[in-house]
Amino acid sequence: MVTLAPMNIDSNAFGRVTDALAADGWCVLPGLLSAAQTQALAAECRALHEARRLAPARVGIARTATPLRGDSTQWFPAGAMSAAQQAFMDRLDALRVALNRKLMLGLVECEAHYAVYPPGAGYARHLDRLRDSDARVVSAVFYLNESWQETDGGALRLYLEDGGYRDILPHAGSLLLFLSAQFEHEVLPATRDRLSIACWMRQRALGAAG
Ligand SMILES: O=C(O)CCC(=O)C(=O)O
Ligand SMILES: [Fe+2]
Repeated sequence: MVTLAPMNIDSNAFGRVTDALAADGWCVLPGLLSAAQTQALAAECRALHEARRLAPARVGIARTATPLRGDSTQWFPAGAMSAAQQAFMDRLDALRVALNRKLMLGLVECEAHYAVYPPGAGYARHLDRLRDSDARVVSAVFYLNESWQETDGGALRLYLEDGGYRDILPHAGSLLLFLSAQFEHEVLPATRDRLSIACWMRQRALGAAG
């Protein structure tokens, strides 16, 4: 079973996430935050987008704008996060610690950015491991879209090792987790703005200082 029941904060749900990640390499966790906390993040993301504070995403070492992805992003600023961002990062960090305890993943930090995909934009099939770094171990995407319908499109298509795939809709409050090195995935175009927080739990990269 990979779609978990809404969690009654705390350790039980994290335990089930850990089991699902160990067994399947991915899972969907509803209810990481309260509805009010999720709405605060959605409102902040939308306000930043409307104020044109998100920048077109870049890919790869050259960091050139690319037709591979059509989202605009803004990293959560370390040391200067809003209350809503801090509440989210605190929960994600608690999950990181739980994963370390059970799975010995050696995850040392989380990074996160807001992303907005306008109608028609997607992200072509890819792996989250960057070519020049093995630092990203667990990918996590937290969705911010109220009343999302299947007809809105915008699924995250996760390619499974058996050759099949799963489509995950970006419903507000859902957290999708998967092992970064293992699962290719793509974002299918939507008919409305699609808001999310894309995150990675990182290990100390080979060759990195410290
Ligand atoms: O928004 C999503 O569902 C996934 C985004 C993604 O794949 C990425 O930012 O690397
Ligand atoms: Fe990705």
